[in-house]
Amino acid sequence: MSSLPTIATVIGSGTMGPGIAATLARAGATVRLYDISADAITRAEAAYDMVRGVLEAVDSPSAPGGSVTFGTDLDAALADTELIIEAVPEKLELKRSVLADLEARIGDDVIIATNTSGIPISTMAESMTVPARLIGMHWSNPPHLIPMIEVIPGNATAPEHVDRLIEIVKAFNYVPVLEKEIPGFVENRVLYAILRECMALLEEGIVTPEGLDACVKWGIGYKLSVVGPTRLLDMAGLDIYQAVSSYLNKDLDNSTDTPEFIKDKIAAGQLGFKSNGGMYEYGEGDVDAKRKEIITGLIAARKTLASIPNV
Ligand SMILES: NC(=O)c1ccc[n+]([C@@H]2O[C@H](COP(=O)([O-])OP(=O)(O)OC[C@H]3O[C@@H](n4cnc5c(N)ncnc54)[C@H](O)[C@@H]3O)[C@@H](O)[C@H]2O)c1
Ligand SMILES: Cc1ncc(CO)c(C(=O)O)c1O
Repeated sequence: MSSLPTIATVIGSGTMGPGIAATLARAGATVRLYDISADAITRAEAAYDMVRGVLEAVDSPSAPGGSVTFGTDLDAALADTELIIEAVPEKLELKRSVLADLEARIGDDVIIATNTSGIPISTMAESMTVPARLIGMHWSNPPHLIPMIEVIPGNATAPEHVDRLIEIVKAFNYVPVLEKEIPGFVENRVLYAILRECMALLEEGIVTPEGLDACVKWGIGYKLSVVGPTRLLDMAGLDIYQAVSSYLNKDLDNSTDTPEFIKDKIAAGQLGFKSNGGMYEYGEGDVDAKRKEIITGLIAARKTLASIPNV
């Protein structure tokens, strides 16, 4: 018997919503994908078709009968739902407003899981009628391929909802990681520590962007995809870690703001794929080609990693 919710609702059908909905549906859930914008829903229907194609390449559905419907009628999206996943833009006041609107339309037993990238759950819950129902459920992009979800209770989250969400994540064959609340949560704190050092190395001209990507991808990226950082210390030797950290830690970048060269790029409208230029420049068709290469690579890596021992 699957412990997946029979009915789940995803609020926000942008970058993350369609992949989240598809992942739940592939495990047999009836998913309603809601957005305030009809245009966003139209885009989401196209995104969902693409995501389904990607998931077909990864593995077969883990349970029959799942489905995703799309709409801008909130009451219809919430009818009889057991789990709401909030995926609206990363703005605290907007999330608070959406939470209030949801709470006015649902029973006290319905869990709301927020996909926030790092806003403290306790902060978001402060304004809620039933703060016990809110829990962090941080998916990574692309959500239909990265099979790890951070589960972050706030200080008011009901323990039974923590247990239930972990059960749900396992029911669609993802890896739940239970964490204490900290700004940015675990994954983004590690990622942003890495990105801070990477940006400093670029800013100082120590390495080119291509060299940096090759170094991280084929060095620590490759190794950490198989051996986690804690196991890596045993592999390398804690004595080596002490010897190197004793002089290196003090020399690492400790900037507290976004690098100026990044701010300059943003000011010039260079945002990355979404503007055909950012850290790299992209000609006609290059972004679509690069996106396809990334998805193909993630599928191949996921299949390989799923086939080897969890060391
Ligand atoms: N993009 C990522 O890589 C990523 C990864 C993990 C987590 N997140 C987090 O997930 C959340 C969503 O991020 P995203 O990248 O999908 O955002 P997005 O901007 O791509 O999509 C947000 C969607 O929410 C809709 N929306 C706005 N106001 C709404 C409202 N009041 N009610 C319903 N829908 C509304 C918008 O129309 C849009 O379609 C954010 O908290 C973000 O930090 C993003
Ligand atoms: C740069 C960056 N920032 C935030 C997130 C998710 O919260 C991601 C991601 O890939 O999921 C990211 O790459």
